[in-house]
Amino acid sequence: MSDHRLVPPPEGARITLRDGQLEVPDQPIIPFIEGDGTGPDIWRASVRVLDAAVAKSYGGRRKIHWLEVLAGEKAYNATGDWLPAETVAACRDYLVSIKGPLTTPVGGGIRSLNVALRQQLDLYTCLRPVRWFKGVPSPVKDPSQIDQIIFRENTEDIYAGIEFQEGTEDARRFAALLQEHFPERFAKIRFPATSGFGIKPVSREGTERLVRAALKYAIDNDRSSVTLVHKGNIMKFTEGAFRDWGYAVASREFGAKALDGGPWQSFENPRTGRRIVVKDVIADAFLQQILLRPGEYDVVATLNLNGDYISDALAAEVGGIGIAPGGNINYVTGHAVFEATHGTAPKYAGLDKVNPGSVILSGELLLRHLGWTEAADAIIAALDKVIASRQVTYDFARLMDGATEVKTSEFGDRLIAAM
Ligand SMILES: NC(=O)C1=CN([C@@H]2O[C@H](COP(=O)(O)OP(=O)(O)OC[C@H]3O[C@@H](n4cnc5c(N)ncnc54)[C@H](OP(=O)(O)O)[C@@H]3O)[C@@H](O)[C@H]2O)C=CC1
Ligand SMILES: O=C(O)CCC(=O)C(=O)O
Ligand SMILES: [Mg+2]
Repeated sequence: MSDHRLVPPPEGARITLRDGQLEVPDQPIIPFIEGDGTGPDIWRASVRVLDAAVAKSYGGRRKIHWLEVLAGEKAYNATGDWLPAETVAACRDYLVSIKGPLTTPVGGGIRSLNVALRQQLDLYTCLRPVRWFKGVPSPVKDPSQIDQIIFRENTEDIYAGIEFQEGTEDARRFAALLQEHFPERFAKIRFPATSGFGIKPVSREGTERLVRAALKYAIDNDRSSVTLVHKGNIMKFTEGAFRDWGYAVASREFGAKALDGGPWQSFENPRTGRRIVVKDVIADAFLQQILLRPGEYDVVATLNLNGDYISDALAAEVGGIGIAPGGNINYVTGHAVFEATHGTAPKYAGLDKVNPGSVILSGELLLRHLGWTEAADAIIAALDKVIASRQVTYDFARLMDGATEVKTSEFGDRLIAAM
């Protein structure tokens, strides 16, 4: 174990928040976490693309000064901690950061570092836009309809990590507490002596801030609808409440009025005059409809677990999670950690093989979040060109006729050349 101290880059300045607005210096310091598994391969390619987009767009006036912070295996090997306090502190102090994927073992071991970071920084929105790039094969009939923006609640739900493992004294005490105080509910547990338990907290505050962010996004980006996706018929007081609180925010804060007697609502976008429909759908029906009629959905606001499933399902319709970006954002404090939707894909680690598109597009979201629109646009334009040229990583190459498979690093080279 070696001592690891954060050494800030010699140049660059902090991004700050003033009156609710980000103040971004021309040379900001941005922390990054390389990530486990394929993370290092992907980051090496991505950082070159992001730097090139900034350099080409601003001719040297703007530049990101990257600050490596550790998490996951690299942190554990260097410090004995999976998520060192100084890493969380750096993401907090520098406001905006980016990360690669981190491993979470199944069934036991450490809890998710990704979830911990979101909870510790209170990054209540997981923003995951899903869009189709021309030429990418898709299982849906008309993939041009895939242009959805997922707002996934990121701090509550079953991801709070309140669980009681079967066979433990904790599980026994929890069952006893239920039996004593809530005997009718306890009686519904089919095998109480051999059950594990999980708790699903969903709050009014947590729902309101997430749905508010989705509605504001729809206004700012002139989108046509916001759909609340839930399983409120079964989980009435968590997912059902999410739906009810969501509609209530829309009517109370945005002036939405019931459509045809409700529960759907609509209101006029104060910026454009276009109507924004606020609607809801039960999660299982939503998952079949995004395959059959994806064009009916635009901005989607949903709970944590639904959002996790929906992100990967929608990504599969535009070529897979290799190209699905994301950002974990607190719109009030300004804290944001951008990251891919996918995980560490460990079987490909070190092979320079996987698609870096998801982290590159997460960087593109980061640049847009900073207001560096020209650099963000340069990345999208380059991706359009390179994907159209069919020089793509294995995941796209196996789906596309006449494609040439390139390595992670080569895909980065192609993007830079296309800018
Ligand atoms: N935010 C985070 O840091 C996340 C971390 N994780 C963690 O990652 C670990 C592995 O999870 P797992 O369920 O295997 O999911 P992964 O997302 O890591 O991988 C699943 C499959 O998705 C495809 N894939 C993933 N990344 C890429 C890429 N960059 N380019 C092309 N294809 C890709 C591969 O498909 P194929 O096999 O078809 O080639 C891969 O086998 C777990 O510990 C999990 O907890 C998971 C999700 C998010
Ligand atoms: O934290 C993890 O390991 C998985 C998280 C995840 O799948 C996601 O955020 O999409
Ligand atoms: Mg996921």
